[in-house]
Amino acid sequence: MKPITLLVGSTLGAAEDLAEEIAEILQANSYHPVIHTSPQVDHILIKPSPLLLLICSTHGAGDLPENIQPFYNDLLKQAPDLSAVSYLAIGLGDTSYEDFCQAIVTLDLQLNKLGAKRLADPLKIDVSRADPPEVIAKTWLDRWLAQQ
Ligand SMILES: Cc1cc2nc3c(=O)[nH]c(=O)nc-3n(C[C@H](O)[C@H](O)[C@H](O)COP(=O)(O)O)c2cc1C
Repeated sequence: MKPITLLVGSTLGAAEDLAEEIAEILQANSYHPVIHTSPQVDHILIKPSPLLLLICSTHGAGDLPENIQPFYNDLLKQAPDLSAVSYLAIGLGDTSYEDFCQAIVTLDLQLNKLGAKRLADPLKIDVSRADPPEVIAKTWLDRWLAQQ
């Protein structure tokens, strides 16, 4: 089983629910997912570096959910070397807001800046669409899994 760390940013629970659905898909594909709903920089600095999957909604006006803000603040403050980290990123947002999925953009940029390797373009899910987030995420993840 390949280890994968899921870091979740969520205010109302949708991103958390999505993380659980995704964990099931990963398990069925020989991954061992661990979900963190109070993400910390230490979760991504363990050795050997696990694959990382960020799942984060956007709140306020393009803001990070409160539960993942300390993680982001610590990335800025500590500026750890993340060159051993590879990651995927999924954002949840709503296109009726001006800053659609800004939180995952913010996190993606910072991880990349610290040397982490982006394995695919971040998926931005519009929750105002008819398709449920887990269906959109599964299609995207299946495509990535098929390339491994
Ligand atoms: C008060 C509030 C502010 C929001 N602001 C944004 C925003 O700036 N950009 C965006 O893309 N989505 C925004 N959303 C939509 C949420 O990201 C979306 O509803 C998401 O599914 C919530 O996920 P969560 O339950 O994990 O927090 C906002 C939602 C609320 C309730």
